[in-house]
Amino acid sequence: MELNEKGLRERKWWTERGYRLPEFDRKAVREATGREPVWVHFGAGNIFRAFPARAVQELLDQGIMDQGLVAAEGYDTEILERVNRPHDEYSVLVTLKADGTVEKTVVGSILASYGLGGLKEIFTMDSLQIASFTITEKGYGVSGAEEDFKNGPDRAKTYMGQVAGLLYRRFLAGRKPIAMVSMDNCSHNGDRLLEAMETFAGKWCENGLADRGFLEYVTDRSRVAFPWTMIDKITPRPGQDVLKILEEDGLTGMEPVVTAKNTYAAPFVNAEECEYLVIEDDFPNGRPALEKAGFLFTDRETVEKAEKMKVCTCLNPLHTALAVFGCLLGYKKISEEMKDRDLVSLLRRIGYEEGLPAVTDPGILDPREFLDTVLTVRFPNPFLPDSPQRIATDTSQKLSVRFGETIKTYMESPDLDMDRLRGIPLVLAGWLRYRMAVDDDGRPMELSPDPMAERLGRQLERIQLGGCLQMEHIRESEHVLRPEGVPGSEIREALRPVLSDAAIFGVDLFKAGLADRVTEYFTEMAAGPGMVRGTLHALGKGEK
Ligand SMILES: NC(=O)c1ccc[n+]([C@@H]2O[C@H](COP(=O)([O-])OP(=O)(O)OC[C@H]3O[C@@H](n4cnc5c(N)ncnc54)[C@H](O)[C@@H]3O)[C@@H](O)[C@H]2O)c1
Ligand SMILES: O=P(O)(O)OC[C@@H](O)[C@@H](O)[C@H](O)[C@H](O)CO
Repeated sequence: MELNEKGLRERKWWTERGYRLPEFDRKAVREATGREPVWVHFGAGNIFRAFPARAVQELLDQGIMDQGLVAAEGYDTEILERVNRPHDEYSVLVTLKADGTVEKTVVGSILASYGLGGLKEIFTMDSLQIASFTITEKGYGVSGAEEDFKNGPDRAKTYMGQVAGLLYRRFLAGRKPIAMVSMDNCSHNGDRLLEAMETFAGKWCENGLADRGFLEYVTDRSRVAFPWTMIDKITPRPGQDVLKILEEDGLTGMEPVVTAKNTYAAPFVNAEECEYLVIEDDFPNGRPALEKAGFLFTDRETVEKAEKMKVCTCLNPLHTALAVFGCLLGYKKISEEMKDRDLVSLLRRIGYEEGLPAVTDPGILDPREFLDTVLTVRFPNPFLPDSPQRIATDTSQKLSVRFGETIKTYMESPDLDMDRLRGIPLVLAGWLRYRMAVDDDGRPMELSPDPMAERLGRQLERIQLGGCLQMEHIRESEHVLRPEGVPGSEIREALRPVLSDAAIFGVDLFKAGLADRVTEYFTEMAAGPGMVRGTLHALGKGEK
């Protein structure tokens, strides 16, 4: 059986095998979506299919919404060519519950997909209420946009430049209102998107390439809002065991692809059951009744607290700890790491002892309960094919949010003692050790992609496993220095360009008073094979 319009005409085949099917009239919804589109989503990746698309399907099924989703892909259009189009925009969501049961849902709420150039008309339409984004943390960057600033809205080439160009069309069409909703794991994600739009609008107005009122429009919250959000649902890359379930049902053509841009995509997505979407309720052109699909609408302050709780404390920092140490220790699955006492002890330390005291209770979700569930139900879920390698992707972009915010809180609060921090500096040191691309057995290790890879490679090239600082004169004689042979200060100086980079850590670690501790842990873990495990174990026993 194939997943497409034709295959889905045989509803009985699917229902007999336990699939939930769309209940709405897809033809009518496609027409309505073409006529009066309401919601365009940028970033046709896994989380989009697993969460917003499924939620919209629920509302279409209940007749609460009449229009579905338009998917936009401006970074990796191979996803559309190889996954969306061959399956008429359908995908299968496989929910992997912690009790081992599986729920299979055919999601048909995406009705069309376009590259960014295909959205020009849609952005002028009165009906458009939401443009949402899951384009990863690095998607919001404006560096390298100098040409766009000179060329103007119609000829922009960067991702954010093209989005700003679409917004300019909406402005020219009558300053129409819209909510631009970032759903990425960045702190104050709405502001990241606003800053990018403001930069383009400012430059274009300044260079006489856009009408003067454009900047005013972009920054007028009653016209263009950038609500903050907190999104949570662990959605790993498509897994082989899940593919097997679908193939055993008799489905064909479901194999995952890895695109040239390294996106892991498939006509199916696999995700956990647990999900939260907390959104600031700021939608100048109105919005669907998404609360009926469980979205939590609230004020900005509450979103900020919920996001700090999840992204900066109770989930994502722990994920990054499992990512760097999991790769170093040779793990391929997050749930396996949760059987490792040293790792669980590190997570408990970062979560309960170091993170929680810096968190403000958002009220709508209890931080301690949330953390308990992450550690006892969600991460250990053996059915979820999540890997440290997925989470290690782009770590340089994540550390400032996942750890920097907590460090800042410690710096600012008279009640919090920076000297108590052990687990957080160990993860930062672990990441530097990870960047050496050698695992804890001393074997070369492939690193996950990272936009700063090249620069970090250059900055860290003088340090090699064995704890040795590869000084010019030693390199020649091929001598290996034992760690005790290298003064800590030399290692620290070699690490200085990275440790002091607030763009990576959110703060200059020297100013935060953590540079020495990170150096100490790093030096120990780089002293030779087995030392990552040794250092972790010592921390777990309270010897660090
Ligand atoms: N997967 C999860 O568990 C999860 C949960 C909550 C939030 N998120 C957020 O969603 C983001 C995407 O996750 P996913 O699982 O869909 O990943 P994915 O790899 O399946 O998809 C990534 C999407 O981002 C786009 N993208 C990548 N780099 C880009 C760039 N430089 N500019 C513009 N677009 C770019 C890709 O084309 C693709 O559409 C994450 O980075 C995170 O911020 C993910
Ligand atoms: O999606 P990223 O790359 O920002 O981060 C990797 C994971 O930590 C993340 O996807 C979590 O699974 C997610 O944030 C859970 O809600």
